[in-house]
Amino acid sequence: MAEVKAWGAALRRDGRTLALVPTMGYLHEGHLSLMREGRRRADGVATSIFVNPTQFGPKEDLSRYPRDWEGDLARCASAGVDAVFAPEPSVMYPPGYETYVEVTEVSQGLCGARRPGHFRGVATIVTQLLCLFRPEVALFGEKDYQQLQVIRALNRDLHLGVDIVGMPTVREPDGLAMSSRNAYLSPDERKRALAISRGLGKAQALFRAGTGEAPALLEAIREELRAADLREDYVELVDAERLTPLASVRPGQPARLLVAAFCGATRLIDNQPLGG
Ligand SMILES: Nc1ncnc2c1ncn2[C@@H]1O[C@H](COP(=O)(O)OP(=O)(O)OP(=O)(O)O)[C@@H](O)[C@H]1O
Ligand SMILES: CC(C)(CO)[C@@H](O)C(=O)[O-]
Ligand code: BAL
Repeated sequence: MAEVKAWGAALRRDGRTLALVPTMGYLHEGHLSLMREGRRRADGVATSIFVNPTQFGPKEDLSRYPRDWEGDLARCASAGVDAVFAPEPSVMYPPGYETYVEVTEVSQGLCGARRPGHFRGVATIVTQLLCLFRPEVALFGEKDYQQLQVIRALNRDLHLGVDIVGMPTVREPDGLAMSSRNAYLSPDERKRALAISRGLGKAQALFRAGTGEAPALLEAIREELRAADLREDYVELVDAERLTPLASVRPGQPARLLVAAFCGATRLIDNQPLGG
């Protein structure tokens, strides 16, 4: 902790800028795209690898979340990361820890409704990391679209002044959004998981062909989920910033389709812009 503060302070003293990429490790090309962009935008790049216990529900996968410390370090080095911060939970949440950050509106629906307390945990750890590193830039993936909006809100409301950069979702060649949790999928589930990006693509095509009504767009996605035997957690059309549900969307209107679905026991999320 002291080392991190000293390193950040030394950068600032030299007038150099810092980009931060917070992660939970088990790094893939999605993470590396954030690090490379950080490299382009700032003089130094730091990554945190921390499986944050406060953002996991009691029945979620905290204890089996995939880890690959050696591989992660090599990947960070290949992406030009200067410093890796991988604290123990007791460093971020020492005895007596009592400060939590809640973003009240954009945290409410979607993943926030299905994972109670999740965004409180995310907002708390991201605020800690931003305060600790005091970066000029912090990069996050659009794959976790609601999370990105939560982080933008806390950065705005707490006057942190960080340039929050959202980066496009990196996909496997067949369209599946890269995610550390893809490692949980069996070969059969891996094939079926494609229904999510395929459904989003079909809804997008419908929209381009002139359909703007939410029920028709959402049904196109649900059809794909059902055909692949995926269990819907939610499928929604929302305003791209506030994340409030939309009954329909016009060309030029900033809107987003978001999906969460269980493929076997694994919960996957994905989303796509529509309009805008
Ligand atoms: N496919 C992706 N493309 C771009 N950014 C991504 C992608 N996957 C994750 N990220 C971003 O990387 C950062 C760290 O995410 P995290 O470590 O949770 O990875 P993850 O693959 O999303 O893991 P999980 O499977 O637990 O959701 C977040 O900002 C997240 O949005
Ligand atoms: C932003 C984050 C690192 C906070 O733990 C996590 O939610 C993630 O990896 O997306
Ligand atoms: N990538 C989001 C972190 C989580 O699902 O807990």
